[in-house]
Amino acid sequence: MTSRRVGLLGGAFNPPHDGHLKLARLALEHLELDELRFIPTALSPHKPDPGGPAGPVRLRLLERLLEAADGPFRIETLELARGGRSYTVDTLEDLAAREPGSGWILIMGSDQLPGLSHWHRAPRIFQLASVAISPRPGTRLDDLAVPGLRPADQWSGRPGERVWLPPTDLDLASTALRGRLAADPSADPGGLPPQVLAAIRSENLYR
Ligand SMILES: Nc1ncnc2c1ncn2[C@@H]1O[C@H](COP(=O)(O)OP(=O)(O)OP(=O)(O)O)[C@@H](O)[C@H]1O
Ligand SMILES: O=C(O)c1ccc[n+]([C@@H]2O[C@H](COP(=O)([O-])O)[C@@H](O)[C@H]2O)c1
Repeated sequence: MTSRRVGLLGGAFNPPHDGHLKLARLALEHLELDELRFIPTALSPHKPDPGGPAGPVRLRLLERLLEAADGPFRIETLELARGGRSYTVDTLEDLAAREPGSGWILIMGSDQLPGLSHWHRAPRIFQLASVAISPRPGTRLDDLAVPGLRPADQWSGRPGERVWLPPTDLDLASTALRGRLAADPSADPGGLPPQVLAAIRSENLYR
């Protein structure tokens, strides 16, 4: 058994929304994590650069998201500091070297699953971490067809395991929110905590 269980929730967070927070809370509860770290990417490896807010701005929005969130949530800025494409394997190697003895679990929505085995140096990822998957709205757990997938509360802390988390049941995505914010900057697009929406407005983002 590892001494410390740390969940890692990576993303562009462009912008961060209630779906991210709900996913983090579900992970914390069901995996009995000691800590959950949000990791904003510098550049998401498989997405064309959507333009818009640079890393430091997305970081400020993430700080707003977590302002009112109760729990052992932290923001890990190592990908922003490293710059370039944010390969998860590099992040895990850096973390494992810095903090030996921790058990790492990647927290993700099921939209990541089809591409996961093609991630950069994927076999190494599964030597260093396990994965917890929450079905995105419209996806059924049965459709995920992941061999050996077990409920989150059965995670042993060993790398390589894959477990499922309950769905967030929040049909929210950053892309759709950016579209709604651009279409009507004065309307509340829904799915953003008030302090995140206020920061978006005061910084004139997504117009
Ligand atoms: N509503 C949600 N329910 C469950 N998981 C989510 C939800 N929104 C995002 N996630 C997960 O959070 C992680 C980070 O997501 P990301 O920053 O790419 O946001 P996104 O809303 O999926 O953005 P985009 O629309 O640009 O793809 C990913 O693993 C993603 O699957
Ligand atoms: O390492 C990879 O090859 C890789 C490929 C695609 C996505 N990821 C990670 O998955 C997380 C969500 O990515 P995205 O593109 O949906 O913002 C983020 O932490 C990325 O670094 C990682």
